[in-house]
Amino acid sequence: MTSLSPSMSVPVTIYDTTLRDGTQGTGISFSTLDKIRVAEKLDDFGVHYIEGGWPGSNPKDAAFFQEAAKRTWKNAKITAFGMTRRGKVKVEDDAQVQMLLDAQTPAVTIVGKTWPLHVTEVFQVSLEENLAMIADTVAYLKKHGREVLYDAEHFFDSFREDPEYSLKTVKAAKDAGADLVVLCETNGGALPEWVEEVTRKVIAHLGGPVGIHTHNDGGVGVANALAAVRAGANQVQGTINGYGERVGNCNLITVMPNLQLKMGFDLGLDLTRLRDLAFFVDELANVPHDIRAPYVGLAAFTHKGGLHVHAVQKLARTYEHVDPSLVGNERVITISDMSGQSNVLMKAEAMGVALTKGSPEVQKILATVKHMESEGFEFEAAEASFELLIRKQLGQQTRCFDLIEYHTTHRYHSGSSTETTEATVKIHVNGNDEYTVDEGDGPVNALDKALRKALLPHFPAIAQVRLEDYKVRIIDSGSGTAAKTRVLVVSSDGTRTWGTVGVSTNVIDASWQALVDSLEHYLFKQP
Ligand SMILES: CC(=O)SCCNC(=O)CCNC(=O)[C@H](O)C(C)(C)COP(=O)(O)OP(=O)(O)OC[C@H]1O[C@@H](n2cnc3c(N)ncnc32)[C@H](O)[C@@H]1OP(=O)(O)O
Ligand SMILES: CC(=O)C(=O)O
Repeated sequence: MTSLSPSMSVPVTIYDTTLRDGTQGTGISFSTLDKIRVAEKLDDFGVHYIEGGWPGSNPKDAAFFQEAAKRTWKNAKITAFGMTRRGKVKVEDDAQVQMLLDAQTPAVTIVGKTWPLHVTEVFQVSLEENLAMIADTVAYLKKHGREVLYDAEHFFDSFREDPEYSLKTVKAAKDAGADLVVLCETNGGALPEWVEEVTRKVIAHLGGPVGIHTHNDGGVGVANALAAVRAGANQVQGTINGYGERVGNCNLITVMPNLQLKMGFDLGLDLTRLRDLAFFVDELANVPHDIRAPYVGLAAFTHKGGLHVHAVQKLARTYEHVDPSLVGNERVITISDMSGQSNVLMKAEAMGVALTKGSPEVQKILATVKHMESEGFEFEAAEASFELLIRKQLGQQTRCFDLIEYHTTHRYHSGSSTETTEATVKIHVNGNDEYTVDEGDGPVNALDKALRKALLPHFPAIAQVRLEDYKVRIIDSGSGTAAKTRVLVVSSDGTRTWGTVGVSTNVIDASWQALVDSLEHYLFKQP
């Protein structure tokens, strides 16, 4: 948990809504497995709340909560999101509210209306009924033992038009037992001065701190969250990389270092893993990294101009607002191409491999990683491929077979509209040649099945391994069909999941690399 900051009077918690508000962003979609992986990463990183989704919204979110309930979370409280009971419906009869309880989370966040415009024009219920909807829902969830966070939608727009009613809505939530009232800058158009002033007034009125949830429509989502914290807010809600509805939410990847490194709040977070977290979530969302992202972007500490490079080489802080290593990034000086060792050391350490900075092994690994990254590899969400790379460079035996050849065919018969995909695999394993053939839903599935068939007699344990997810990204879109593709495969043995990567101009070859890494990594990890 957070501790009191030396310079501020209240601690601040971080509430992540990547898996709910983040997925409301155009182009952002996570499978249930992706959601679990993101939640595990966030928990590991140390955020305090993870909003997993809206249980009444879609089957993926409902499945996430079922999976989440089976796991132990080290740092974060998993939170289910929903809305207040509907107008003129008893709270105990409201199916959405019931689903919030069924999600079995320790905390629940409900959104309610603040703005009379929405209440009378959109809901078409009376202002009094809206207050009752808020109070009934909070009280009901409290009665069922949940920590309740109340999201006051459109608070800052509403306060401009009707401050008295706006305050009544949050008072209704607080009096009904809400553990925290969160002021939402839903339409994202307010400026920091207004957010700070209103937050201060609400804290004075409620007699206690509030949370802040901002959107980035005016480009000041992070600034607005910081303004609220200056006024005394003690929870910041946001998303990784700022994904979210319309132009997105307050970017946690920016706001967390600002709070911890600049404003003196001890959030209890190891920010040296910040960049890794940002890249991991981008990879699972299949979104290209923003090179200009503050703190974590590839350009964030890249110095190009001659005057800058000259000064930075003498004294880095002449052109750097923080030391890049504090956020897991690195300085890049474009003319001298220096970067990287710290990242390799950090990742190796997380895998239990101790390396020494400056040693020939590290130099060799670094050179290989840099070469592979220039070819299009990304290891953030492919930690198993990265581990294999390190182990191979250290001379450890990870290879369990030698490929002789593989072959795939795909036939489409227009008369019968049937498709057949077949793969053959020829490998040398444990002194034998194995030659297998299998069919699949597509070439990758067929190859996967044929390869397993060849390996199974020698390594029966691989029967446990399942291919859980498969993502393809074009990484050189200027080259048309000759573009390189990066394939990310996620595998599981039922208790553990791991990611592997392959890159090639041929999607089948890239897939093969990722499949082979997946099985080799599994076998390498067998006791
Ligand atoms: C500010 C935010 O980001 S809030 C989160 C927004 N996120 C989403 O909407 C994504 C998930 N949403 C969904 O899956 C669906 O919209 C559902 C399942 C929640 C509801 O679906 P539907 O029942 O088909 O309703 P629909 O989406 O068309 O309309 C919303 C309904 O909720 C009501 N509603 C909206 N906000 C609230 C609220 N805070 N409290 C109670 N009722 C509300 C509306 O009045 C409308 O009810 P009506 O159909 O009786 O007029
Ligand atoms: C609750 C929420 O997501 C909003 O008001 O923006």
